[in-house]
Amino acid sequence: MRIAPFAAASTVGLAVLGSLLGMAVTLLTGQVVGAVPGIVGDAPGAMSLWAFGWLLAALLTVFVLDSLQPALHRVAEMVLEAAVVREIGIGITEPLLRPLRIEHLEDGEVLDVQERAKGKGGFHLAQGMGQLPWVLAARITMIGSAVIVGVMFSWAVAALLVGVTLLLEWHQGRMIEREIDVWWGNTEEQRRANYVFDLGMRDAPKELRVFGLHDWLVRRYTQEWAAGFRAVWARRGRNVGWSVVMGLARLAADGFAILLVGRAALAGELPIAQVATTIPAILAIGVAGSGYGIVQIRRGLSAYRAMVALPETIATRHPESAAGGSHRVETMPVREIRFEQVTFRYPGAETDVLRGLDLTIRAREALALVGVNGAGKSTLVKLLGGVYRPTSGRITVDGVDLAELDLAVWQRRIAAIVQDFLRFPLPADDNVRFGAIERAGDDGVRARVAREAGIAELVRELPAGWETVLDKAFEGGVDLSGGEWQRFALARALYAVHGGAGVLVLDEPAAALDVRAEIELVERYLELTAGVASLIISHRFSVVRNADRICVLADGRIVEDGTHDQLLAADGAYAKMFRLQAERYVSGAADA
Ligand SMILES: Nc1ncnc2c1ncn2[C@@H]1O[C@H](COP(=O)(O)OP(=O)(O)OP(=O)(O)O)[C@@H](O)[C@H]1O
Repeated sequence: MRIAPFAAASTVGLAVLGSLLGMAVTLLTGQVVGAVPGIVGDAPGAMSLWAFGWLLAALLTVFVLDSLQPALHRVAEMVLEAAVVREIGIGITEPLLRPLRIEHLEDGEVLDVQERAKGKGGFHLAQGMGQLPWVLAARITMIGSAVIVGVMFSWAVAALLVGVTLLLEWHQGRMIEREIDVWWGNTEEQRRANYVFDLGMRDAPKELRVFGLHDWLVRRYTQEWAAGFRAVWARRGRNVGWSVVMGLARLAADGFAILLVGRAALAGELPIAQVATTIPAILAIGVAGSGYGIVQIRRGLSAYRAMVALPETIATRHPESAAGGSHRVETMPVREIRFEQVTFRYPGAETDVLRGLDLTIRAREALALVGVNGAGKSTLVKLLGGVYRPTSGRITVDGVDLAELDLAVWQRRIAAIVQDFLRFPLPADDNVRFGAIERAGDDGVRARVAREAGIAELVRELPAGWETVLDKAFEGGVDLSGGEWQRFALARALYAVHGGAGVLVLDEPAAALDVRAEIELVERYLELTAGVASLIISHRFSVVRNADRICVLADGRIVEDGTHDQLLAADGAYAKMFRLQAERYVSGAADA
């Protein structure tokens, strides 16, 4: 009612109307049938032809309305469902996206509530809600028909039929619940089957062909899928047996009631109009059971509760510190960012990634960070961006603890290319402007960063220029190469710097660039970052050696710190890594 009042009211109203019209058909049919013998036999007190004509017209009208109602209902239902599905999407994703940190995304309990809100096993809020009007209408039909049977024939028979229907409804619900539980119990196999399917269809079509994994894939998918379904089928097999038993019970109850009606009619105790009304009413009670609908409503309700609980769960388990004080985060850092004895361990992990790390990044300084794979360089960036908090120690900006700053504003101060940067399947323009979305419309800056990142020419050649969607799956879209994407990411980060970001982080910005592009990047790097604090992470020494200062990260802390020449002279880990790479380049060149 809150999100789509008209469609909601129409859906419920039409379902109830349908139920009332159905009963009106039953009552009017009884009246028509009851009147016929009197009119045919011209009995005294029989209904006049006029009145009979009106009765027939009323029956016809009700019948026509009753036939139209489902079509109208479907339209209202579709409108409502679209609105609800949209609302559920927002209701689930918004609380997950809102927090400025990301610890909640790795919290099993939060993920579980989110799973339930989405509707495990496909039984979600929208489906449950779709059943609500039908179950309501079925209840009205059952009660109304029971009243008809009670008034016209016997309250005891009415009570018996309602009792049997509710019993069967309960049993049907239980069978369905069990089937769903079995289904849920197999999510592991289902997940694997879905994974294999996606692998073939989306994720790795090229590699699968190169390695000739087609047959393996089909076999594996079939196996996983069948394994996932085996238990469901076993349960269904048992359910079929029970369904037959229940069907027979239903038949016995209805047969018994109709037999009683027939006997009373033969004994002359029940006029024909009553007989003609009671028998359809007896049958209507029987089909008014809604086991399936009630299960869906129950599951939908549980999904709804989980959806409502999601923001609360996140807020209580991962409270965000209140944005603090009067610090002018918009201009920070003026002096420096410091990591002070920072230790960090990922939630649920066994070991620390950073161990008592000290590091100072000065404003307007280009600092390079090097270290072997898994040393913790990207982790350090995540801490700098405040998406994780140090397990112990602190990070300060101009002497103020990061925990006390307005994190949302601080995060907007950082422009970054991370290793797994986003590739938006959106126009080229968005892919750059998302760096500083509040500065959309600044074409001068866009042109400038395009030149700086080396994509100006590329954009000019795109079929629709800046409006070209960077994904071939969309009409008029194009696919970019890895290096081209990296330049776009670079352009986005630079757009952010021009938009006012004060810290630039480049995590492996040259990984996908060719030598020429790498040289261009390095040449521009220092000049691009002259006004900001910048942190560049790279395994390529051609990129690193130009930085104002280089730090080596190993064993969770900074083990070397100095300029390229100082570190070479010190002949430590940096010098060793540098020589190794230089040698390979030299020998590579000699071989060539
Ligand atoms: N979300 C996570 N949960 C648990 N452990 C993680 C997570 N992300 C990274 N790690 C672990 O933290 C360690 C440091 O990873 P990080 O990505 O910071 O290394 P890196 O120095 O950037 O490496 P590379 O040069 O390969 O990019 C690794 O051992 C990694 O397995």
